[in-house]
Amino acid sequence: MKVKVCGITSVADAVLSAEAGADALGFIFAPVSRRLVAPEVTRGAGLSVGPAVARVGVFLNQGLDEVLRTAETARLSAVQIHGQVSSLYVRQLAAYYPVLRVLRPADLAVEAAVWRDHPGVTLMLDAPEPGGGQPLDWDALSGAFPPGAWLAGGLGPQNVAQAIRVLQPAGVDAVSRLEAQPGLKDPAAVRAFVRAAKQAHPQSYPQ
Ligand SMILES: O=C(O)c1ccccc1NCC(=O)[C@H](O)[C@H](O)COP(=O)(O)O
Repeated sequence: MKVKVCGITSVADAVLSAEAGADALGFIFAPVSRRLVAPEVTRGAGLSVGPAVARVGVFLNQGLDEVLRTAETARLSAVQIHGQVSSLYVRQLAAYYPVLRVLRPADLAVEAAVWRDHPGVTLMLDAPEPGGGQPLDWDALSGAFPPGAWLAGGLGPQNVAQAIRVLQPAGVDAVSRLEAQPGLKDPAAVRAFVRAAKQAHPQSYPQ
């Protein structure tokens, strides 16, 4: 089970999350976000946690040039793409970086088939409002959840094990429920989230 802690805005929160056992850190470059971070801070955070921890840049309806330039400056290892973008755009990005392509449940029927077996593109299912802390209806999604996809949307220490049991995602991602305030991590929540997700590996829940 891979675990991504999103909305990192400081070197201190990057180190905290890496020490808690996160596999990936999310850095949000969407200007609408209350967790917006500068590429230079991201770069410093990446140097502080070392190469074993993935640095994922999060983008929402931003141009290809902007994403690639930011990824270079911030020294990202992957990009996460929200919003209404074409499949060509995603394919072009995937030539440079591993892509987490974020879908809403309503997109699933069409988009999951487009990206099935596409190298370099991993799907992530999230709530319609990214970073909004709203859980999806996991039971309604079971059966349609794409193998190998990641899950986000209102996950936290209290509910991540149940989400993993129902949908068996390859990875989980969270932000709202891990914060003391937007852009500032709650250390206890981060540690409890990573621990709960790692202990809840689907293999420990035979169906
Ligand atoms: O979190 C944001 O502010 C945000 C803004 C614009 C685009 C994406 C954003 N977050 C992306 C994430 O990866 C979040 O971790 C994901 O949506 C889950 O958020 P939450 O439901 O709050 O755990």
